[in-house]
Amino acid sequence: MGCFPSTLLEQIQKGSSASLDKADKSVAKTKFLEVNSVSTAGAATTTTIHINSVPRGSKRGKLLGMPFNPFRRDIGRGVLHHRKSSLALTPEEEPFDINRGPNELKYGLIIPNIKHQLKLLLVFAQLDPVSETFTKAAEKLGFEVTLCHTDISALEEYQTKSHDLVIVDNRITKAFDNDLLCRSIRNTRGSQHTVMIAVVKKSAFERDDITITSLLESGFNRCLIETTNLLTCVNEMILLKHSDIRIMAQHATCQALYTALDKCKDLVIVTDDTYKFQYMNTACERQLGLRQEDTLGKTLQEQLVYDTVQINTMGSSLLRAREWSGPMTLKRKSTQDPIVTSCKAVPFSCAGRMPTHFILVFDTNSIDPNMLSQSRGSIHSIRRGSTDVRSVGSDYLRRTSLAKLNALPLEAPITKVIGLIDQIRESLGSNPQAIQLIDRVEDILKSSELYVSHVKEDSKVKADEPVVSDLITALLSKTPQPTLSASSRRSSNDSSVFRPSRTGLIKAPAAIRDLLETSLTWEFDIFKLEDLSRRRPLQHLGMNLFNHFDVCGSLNCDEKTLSNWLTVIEANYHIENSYHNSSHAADVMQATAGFLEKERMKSIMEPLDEATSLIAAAAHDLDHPGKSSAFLSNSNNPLAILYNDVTVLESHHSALMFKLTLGDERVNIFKNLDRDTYKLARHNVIDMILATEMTKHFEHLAKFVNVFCPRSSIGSDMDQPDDYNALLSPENTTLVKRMMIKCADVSNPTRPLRICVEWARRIAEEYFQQTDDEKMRGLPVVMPMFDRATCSIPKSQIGFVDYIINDMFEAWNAFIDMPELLTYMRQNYIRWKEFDEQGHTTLSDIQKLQATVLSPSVSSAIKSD
Ligand SMILES: Nc1ncnc2c1ncn2[C@@H]1O[C@@H]2COP(=O)(O)O[C@H]2[C@H]1O
Repeated sequence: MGCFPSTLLEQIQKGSSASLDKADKSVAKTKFLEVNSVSTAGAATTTTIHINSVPRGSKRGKLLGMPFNPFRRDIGRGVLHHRKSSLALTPEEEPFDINRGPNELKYGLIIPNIKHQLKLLLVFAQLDPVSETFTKAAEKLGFEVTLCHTDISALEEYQTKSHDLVIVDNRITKAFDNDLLCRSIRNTRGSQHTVMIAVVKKSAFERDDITITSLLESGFNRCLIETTNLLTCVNEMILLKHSDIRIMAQHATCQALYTALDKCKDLVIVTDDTYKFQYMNTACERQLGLRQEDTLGKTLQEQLVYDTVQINTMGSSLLRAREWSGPMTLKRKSTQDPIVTSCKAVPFSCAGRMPTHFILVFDTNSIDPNMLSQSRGSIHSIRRGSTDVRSVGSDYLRRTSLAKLNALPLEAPITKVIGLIDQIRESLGSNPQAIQLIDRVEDILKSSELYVSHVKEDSKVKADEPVVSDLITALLSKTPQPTLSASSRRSSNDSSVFRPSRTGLIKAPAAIRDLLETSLTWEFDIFKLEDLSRRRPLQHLGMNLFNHFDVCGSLNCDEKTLSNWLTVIEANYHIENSYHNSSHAADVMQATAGFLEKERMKSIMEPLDEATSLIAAAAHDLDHPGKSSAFLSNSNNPLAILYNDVTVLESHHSALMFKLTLGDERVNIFKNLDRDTYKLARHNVIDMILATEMTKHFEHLAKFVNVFCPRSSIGSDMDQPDDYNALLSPENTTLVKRMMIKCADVSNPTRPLRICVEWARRIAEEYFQQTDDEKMRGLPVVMPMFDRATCSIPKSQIGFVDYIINDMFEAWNAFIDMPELLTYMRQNYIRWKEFDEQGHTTLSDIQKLQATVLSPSVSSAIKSD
């Protein structure tokens, strides 16, 4: 038997219940308390109570008889003012304060209500000193005591009052059947919240007989050794109050919370930290067709969540003890139907800093009402009230196709859009016209070719201007016309071999240097450079621009390698092409550089972006055969075979550029980049080159306009977003880069007139050449109107501006602020109309104009052609 502190002993011996109440607290607060043994406690849990000696003021040892729990979780801001130490970093590290009542808590702590008068049922067959001691001790502690002498009366009492504590005398085994009484009480509803104690003789412990074990198996929580010592008995009851009874009360409170969870509409799941189910509420069982019993111990991934990527995303926050919220796609057990919902996930820690549990709450308001179990599948057909076989059939088809779409493990934006459209359809009621329109919208949206543009059937241009129709259809159409003819293709590799210059970097002649002073102006005369450089403009202009943008620095590469690279790239353009030659590459590079100089671009682009944009521009038409992709497909060209008729030319330009660059260390401008930077550079270059494919023109334009000119409709004055920087995610920056190279690629109608006219002449010449070849080889003629004998070049230019250039440059100007682009474009447009009206339509008409009214520098370029 240990010793109690004298103050407490004195108070107990005085026998006042008021002072005992104080004594209770006093015990709880005792510091330096060394109670080595209260030997009456049973063997089932602790027979000895050690209350360690701890220094004054320490948090440890405040709880008499309670297991010390340094990680007790008092969640929530409301408890912060209870925190005792600034060293305790989280509420979890605070010890539990026994004096803190529920009223002091704002929220978060599950605290049992043990302040009310505890009800004690004493079952003693006869009155003796032991039963008297227990009765006295209970009264002193303020318990409400009921004393019974028979098992029947005890059970009746218990079933009426549901006592918190039942103490049964087990010393006289023949008096009544303790085992039966205990089992009967345990069979009573709610008895799990009752603590049951058996009082046994001291010899029961000493003999190590089976009495103790069988009592515990009957449902007793503990066995206590008989005692007539009031102090010992009081102490035992205090211990019971603050340990077992508190835990029972906590369970009862938890039960209330479980009930609350089961009544709530949202789906609630608790898992352990490996996502194994621990609990799910009724709403969850109902909506997802799962049963708690089936899920316990299984993982979220196995049972519930479609996409492990979503779990990983959530887990990266939870494992860092951070809350997470985001969309989550769940699956219904029976149908495997996906249910998209918004999820809030909270990490919970029972011990330590690391989460031990995850709490997931799924907001039912975020679930498509059609997917909620009570409303599934019926509203639409009931509302329409139609028994028409076709409508039922199409409804069924729509639903099954939607179900298929929904059944995809990944959610695409289109899945959401179609889900929303279905909701709109539901809300339309019986408005057949509106339903027809919405059906049409859904059908269009289900097409995978949303951005592929066709010349409108009702468009006047098609009828009035066949040349425009030809041009636009050829540029935007993906499907080449089939043909059986074969073709031969000139090998481009002849010119790909790099022959290093012995003299190193060649200094450009003064005239070229002077001209390159203007290399960043929009009026730069590319044809003069073509002339001065003996048709090697890319080498000179390229080096000038690379230096201006410090591409050497960005790629960590020497000037010689850059120069070599330009040499090889330029050599792989076909000098015989009238349009797609290295002058066009240099022109696109020059336009790109002009765009990069603008403030908006400077604020967006990293040095590596600038370098890769210039590289992409220089190489974007590498080894262009002077024929379109459709021509290559129609003629079974090896490139078309290699690339399956898809993005044939652009794929080739990009692939060849990397082949040439990586194939020779002397030209490998990427050789000093680390793996990740190279990967990024390569991605940038490929993405930009592929963006120049005209069949994707409207896709790129629409995506750009959607983000950067959101309130505008194409063709109207562009509204600018208030804050461009907020829009600049990596994805949106990619849209800008694509738009930049696209605009540079077809910027020729926005250049000063004489330059614009020369490019128009060159592209017309190349088109004519293709038509000639197609006719000669018996291939389908891709653009029959581009016949040198009959074609109206001004009309083709007017159509090109109307359909391709105008909207794109309006959007681009709204973004980059280069009004000169629109000024030149509009002036040129008027001049083309004039030329058309004046009858200057054919190639030779245009050449005559160039020789007379247009600049002499252009005329000299024509002569050397
Ligand atoms: N002035 C123009 N008139 C007609 N078509 C053009 C003009 N400029 C460029 N193009 C076309 O636009 C296409 C853009 O991609 P490509 O350089 O592959 O091929 C280009 C030509 O086919």
